[in-house]
Amino acid sequence: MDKETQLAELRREIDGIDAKIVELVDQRADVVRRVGELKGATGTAVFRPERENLILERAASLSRNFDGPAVKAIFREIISSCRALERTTTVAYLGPAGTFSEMAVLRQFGSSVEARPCSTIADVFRMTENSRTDFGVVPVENSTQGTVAVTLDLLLDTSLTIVGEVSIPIIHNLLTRSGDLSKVKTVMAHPQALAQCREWLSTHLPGARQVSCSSNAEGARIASEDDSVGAIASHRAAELYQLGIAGEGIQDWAGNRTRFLVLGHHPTHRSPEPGKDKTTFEFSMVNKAGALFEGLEPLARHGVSMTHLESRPARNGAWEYNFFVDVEGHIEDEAVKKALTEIKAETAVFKFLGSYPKALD
Ligand SMILES: O=C(O)C(=O)C[C@]1(C(=O)O)C=C[C@@H](O)C=C1
Repeated sequence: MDKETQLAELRREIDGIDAKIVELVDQRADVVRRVGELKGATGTAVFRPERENLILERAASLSRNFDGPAVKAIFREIISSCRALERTTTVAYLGPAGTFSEMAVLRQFGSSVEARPCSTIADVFRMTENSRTDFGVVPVENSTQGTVAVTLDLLLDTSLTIVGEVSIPIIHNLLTRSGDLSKVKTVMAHPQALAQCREWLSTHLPGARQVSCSSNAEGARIASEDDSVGAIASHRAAELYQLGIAGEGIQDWAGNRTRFLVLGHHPTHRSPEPGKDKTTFEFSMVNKAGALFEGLEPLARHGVSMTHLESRPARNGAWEYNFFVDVEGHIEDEAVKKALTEIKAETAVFKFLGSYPKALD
């Protein structure tokens, strides 16, 4: 058999397999529709992040040819399309399109969602609190820049609960319309992105003017109209604004990541497997020696591990602080429930912010 005939035969085989994949995805969709009808009858939430994470991890562990992220990306889209058959999911995020917040939305929900860009983090909270969207996605922490203070402050007063978290690598690229670095006279980006790429810019574009703008996506939009403007932005922005990548992965720290919270109206169920959930709460105490230690003591007594502690000034002028705490486990776990009940009893202000599945890789 000559090479051409062999190629044609293999392609026929691929066509046959593709037809089977579509048939299987369709069968899956039929079952999900029935799940949707059941949920409609019982009034339960359509989006079940703990179930979705379990499916993604299981699928990733089964593949012979592909690594975890590749399999998860495929299944995320299958689940997203199936979920959309049950109900259209609406999500508010910090826009415009092309920001890392939009990437976080796609990472959590897949692309079969109605993603609504907002101009501030406060607007994301407001839009979701007013039930104009089912969910809101907000940045909470960057591995090099630290906490997003406005998000923590807004969590204090919100009626929403944390239903999930997403952690995405922040990969900055130098984007231009021509793809040619030598034409760039001005670099535009959000001030944080300019700061995160300082070394690369001083080596590769030492003479270029650096101009701050409201978001990296806005810089990309401007670059799409002018060859002399380069923008620092994501691959997604390059795609949206049809820009060439003149420098890839230009951030000074390779491990730069941002963590986003997914906010919703209904609490998330406990994950079917242990070790997959975390819980976030906030408390404040009167300002006296040992108060923080005393406040957190029930965690140690009940064997609950604390994974993160963050403080924010209470803004009452009394040098008091609000503490934001992440612990391992779900509020339905006996140890977590007992520890939090005791902390609540002993603290001046206490707010449970949510139990939710940990971010997947
Ligand atoms: O298992 C469910 O509850 C479903 O609705 C099905 C499904 C899926 O496609 O597998 C879809 C949406 C949920 O977020 C979780 C899983």
